[in-house]
Amino acid sequence: MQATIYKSTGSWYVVKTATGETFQARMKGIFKKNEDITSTNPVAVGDLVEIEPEEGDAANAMITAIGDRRNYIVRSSPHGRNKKHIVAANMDQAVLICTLKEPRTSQGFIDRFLVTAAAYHIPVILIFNKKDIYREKEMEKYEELEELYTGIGYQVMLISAKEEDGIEEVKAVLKDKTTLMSGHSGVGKSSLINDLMPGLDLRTTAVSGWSGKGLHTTTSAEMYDLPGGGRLIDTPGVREFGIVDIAKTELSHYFLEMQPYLDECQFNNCMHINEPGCAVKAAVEAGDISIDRYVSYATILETIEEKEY
Ligand SMILES: Nc1nc2c(ncn2[C@@H]2O[C@H](COP(=O)(O)OP(=O)(O)OP(=O)(O)O)[C@@H](O)[C@H]2O)c(=O)[nH]1
Ligand SMILES: [Zn+2]
Repeated sequence: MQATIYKSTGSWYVVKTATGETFQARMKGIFKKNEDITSTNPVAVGDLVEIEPEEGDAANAMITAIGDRRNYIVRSSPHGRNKKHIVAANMDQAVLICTLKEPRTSQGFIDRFLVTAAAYHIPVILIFNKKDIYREKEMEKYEELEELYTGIGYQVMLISAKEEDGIEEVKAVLKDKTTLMSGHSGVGKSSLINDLMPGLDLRTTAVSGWSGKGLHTTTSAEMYDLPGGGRLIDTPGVREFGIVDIAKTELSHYFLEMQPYLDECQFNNCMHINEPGCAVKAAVEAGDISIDRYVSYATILETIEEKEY
């Protein structure tokens, strides 16, 4: 029967069928890995799998096949520079929780996330949390960022998880979708999840009872069914997703507001830095592309190593 991976702890997985049956599952034998990626984990949260319940053990099952992925997101693996760890698969959208205070999310961090998501064709909603502690300075910054990112085409929201302000709007955005949630430590992901799923008490459920060694599983992603329909993938401990498999000349495609200018550059392999006749730079100078976004672009560009083909 078919099931979805809800949690991965390495060698064991929690899977759920369409009818809501949950199993602890393990992989049968060695699977051929997905061919387009060299990953350290063959299956990730969100993957669709085929399972066979084990005879005489109602709670256990074997994973016998893995379905094709619609999309996936990776982080670089601690086990080697060129190895990737799949964080989650088959998402409809991602939310990035940001804060303008305690702690302050940098625009560079936001832009790196947006590039990664765009490269994987995942729409992003930016949720700014901790509205209750914003003063004039932070509100001005929020309005500036809201205008910038909505202008590019992203949805932007302002909430307070603590005061449960804006939670209904968040629920509406998440309804019936599979959403990856990310953000720096301390921005209030757990608080928001607890608002969305009262009674879950995230901290206690993060400790896995059955494996007996669940205390250190907080770095693995986990999926939750939302009461109003839809699913949420929490990615605790994943600070940043890898900008992988992006060529330098491709990066500007993932700065969505640069797209209309790309065909107008004099050189078709223009990297929009020093080239003459660059339409992107002209748009920055004309104020049509934000200078901050351009700085993010140039900064990320420097971190991309040119691959040898
Ligand atoms: N003032 C204010 N504080 C908040 C809000 N949301 C969360 N916090 C506080 O921010 C701190 C971090 O919140 P968490 O929900 O644990 O944040 P997290 O993103 O899950 O952090 P990690 O577990 O480290 O990944 C806690 O002290 C919360 O009480 C908010 O809307 N307003
Ligand atoms: Zn150019």
